[in-house]
Amino acid sequence: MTTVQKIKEIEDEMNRTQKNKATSYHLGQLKAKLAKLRRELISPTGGGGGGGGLGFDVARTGIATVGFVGFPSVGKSTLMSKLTGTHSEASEIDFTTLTTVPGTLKVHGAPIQVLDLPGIIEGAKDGRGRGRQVIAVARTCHLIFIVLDVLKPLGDKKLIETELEGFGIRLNKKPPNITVRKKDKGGIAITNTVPLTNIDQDEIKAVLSEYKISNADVAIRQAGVTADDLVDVIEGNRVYIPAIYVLNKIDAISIEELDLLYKIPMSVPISSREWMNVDELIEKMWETLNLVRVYTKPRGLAPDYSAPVVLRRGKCSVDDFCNSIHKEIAKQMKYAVVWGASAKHTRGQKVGLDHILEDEDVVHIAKK
Ligand SMILES: Nc1nc2c(ncn2[C@@H]2O[C@H](COP(=O)(O)OP(=O)(O)OP(=O)(O)O)[C@@H](O)[C@H]2O)c(=O)[nH]1
Ligand SMILES: [K+]
Ligand SMILES: [Mg+2]
Repeated sequence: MTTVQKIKEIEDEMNRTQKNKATSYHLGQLKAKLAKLRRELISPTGGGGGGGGLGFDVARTGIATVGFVGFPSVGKSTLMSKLTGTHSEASEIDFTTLTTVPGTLKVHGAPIQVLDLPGIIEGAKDGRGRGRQVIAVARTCHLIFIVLDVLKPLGDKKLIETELEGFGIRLNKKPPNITVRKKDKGGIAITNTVPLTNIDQDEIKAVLSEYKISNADVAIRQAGVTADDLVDVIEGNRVYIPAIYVLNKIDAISIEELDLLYKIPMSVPISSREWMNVDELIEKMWETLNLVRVYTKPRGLAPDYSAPVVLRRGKCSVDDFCNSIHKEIAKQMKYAVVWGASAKHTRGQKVGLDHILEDEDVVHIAKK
């Protein structure tokens, strides 16, 4: 039996099994088994490689990368060409785009890289078409645009999510607040600071046993976590990426139909061909990327608002700011003065290299 067939068999069994107290151990086992088979499929040694591949490795530019994922002919290339000015062939024929086409656009002074990708099909994660290469690229993006055709948005949305999830991508989700600390002895000790509503002790034990973990401290600090979340924590190779659902071709539907679509969370309806509502999409993209712009203030001069230094959240200390200008600057710095949201007072705060900056802060570096 191939890995794909084994996966199918387990999925079928899970669908047949009612979730209740008596079956939770068994279901926990199945979930862990499934995750292990999926890992075989997505790791480069198991079943044909999930990595880059010809034409898929593109140089990364800009401060953040946005990848376009969707079924064929939903309008990914049309959108990419119009957003960036870089031509990517578009036509009514499916699979027009066969490789990664990169472009850039500037949003609020920040250069953002956009990757137009080939269309994927159902079963892509299991090796159909170029889907695995496409999804492997998506795994490395800071934001994914899931581009949907408004004429069939909901069915396609679910299918694409399943493909991405099967490849270890978690959309619009934070890593689950669960820790599993292995020990040499003492068995399994489970502590929870919140009530366990969607997972029980049996399920936890089944998952651990499937991973041959017989001694461990498990701490659950988040309400509503499931056996799948526990599996994710143990597998450890998951990526948590924000996604925006781009509902394209709204020029083809009525206002009433459009009203219904607005209810999909994290979605923006647009028409890439008619350039309708694309500005809202760009704003949503900016907001979701959650970047930090920092303006430099030379001594005795006004800040330079035309060219911000753009940093990513989590990598936005004064040290990061210095390093993104020149690697020598941090060494030469005596102290920095910061004005803006991260500063304690409006007249400016004297700070060191580990001070964390906020969007639109102004920084002056005083040299030794
Ligand atoms: N009505 C309408 N048609 C659109 C819109 N955007 C794109 N199209 C049409 O949809 C078809 C597919 O567009 P592409 O940009 O090639 O789609 P794609 O998703 O890149 O397709 P693949 O590369 O084959 O996966 C073309 O005929 C476009 O003109 C839109 O906003 N409205
Ligand atoms: K096409
Ligand atoms: Mg295309």
